[in-house]
Amino acid sequence: MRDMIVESNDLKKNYGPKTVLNGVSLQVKSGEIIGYIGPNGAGKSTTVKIMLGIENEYSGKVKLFGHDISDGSIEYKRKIGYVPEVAEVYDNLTGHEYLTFIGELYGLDSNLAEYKAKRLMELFGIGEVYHSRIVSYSKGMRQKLLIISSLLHNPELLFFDEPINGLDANSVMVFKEIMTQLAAQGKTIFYSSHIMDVVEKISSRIILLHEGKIAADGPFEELNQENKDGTLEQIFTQLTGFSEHKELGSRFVSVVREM
Ligand SMILES: Nc1ncnc2c1ncn2[C@@H]1O[C@H](COP(=O)(O)OP(=O)(O)OP(=O)(O)O)[C@@H](O)[C@H]1O
Repeated sequence: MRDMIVESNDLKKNYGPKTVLNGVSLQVKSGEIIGYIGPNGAGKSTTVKIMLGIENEYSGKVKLFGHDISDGSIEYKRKIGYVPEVAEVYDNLTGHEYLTFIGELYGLDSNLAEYKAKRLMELFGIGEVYHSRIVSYSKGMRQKLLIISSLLHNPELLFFDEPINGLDANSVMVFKEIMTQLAAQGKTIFYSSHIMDVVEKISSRIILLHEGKIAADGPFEELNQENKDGTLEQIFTQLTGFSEHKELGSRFVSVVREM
């Protein structure tokens, strides 16, 4: 039987009068790749921040590795990797300095951190900027650096929040392969993105968050049962009850044209 790695029970979160999460309960087993999707502002990043202990004001329970995150211990955090949607990176450091620093924070010996940083940057096609300052990196290069920094310590559980923004098509293929291989080795991946075709292809299970609750939870094939040739994009549109894109688009353009 596979271990339960992530569990949330009746998670609720408000920002002022606004209810963002209204009873989110989910369970994720080891080796699963969860595609966590939902409209803008649905609360995906908020869920991830609560699970990571970055956001503390909420009600409900979260267990990671079977361990209640509210009990104050931090040891389990060493087993987690995270790519945030918006990341603060020390721009003045070089890739080498940044990754070695992060690796050491996670307890890696400095030689090992340095070796892994260099090798992973080379393999991800950014080896030539190893000694360049991060401020000079392109968007895709920064994103690759963040992905590498989340993986340096070989974590068991990964939270990826829009990790492939800015990656070119070839790099996305490499990233998908990395995800699949990590999951095959029993790592658990909680992946939030709007890039539906990638979510559809790599997720073993898709969880759709809508209006504060889970509106769908299952493998793509299961969610797609009614519409065999459907795409995840179509399922998303159906389940979120959205059909006004044409009308909204044309109203938008007519306002743009007002002078
Ligand atoms: N610090 C904050 N203060 C006030 N409201 C916030 C804060 N953080 C998030 N929110 C609100 O909570 C809601 C959920 O935000 P969240 O970033 O979790 O959504 P998301 O599903 O990740 O959206 P997106 O797909 O656009 O990234 C939004 O309405 C947002 O405005």
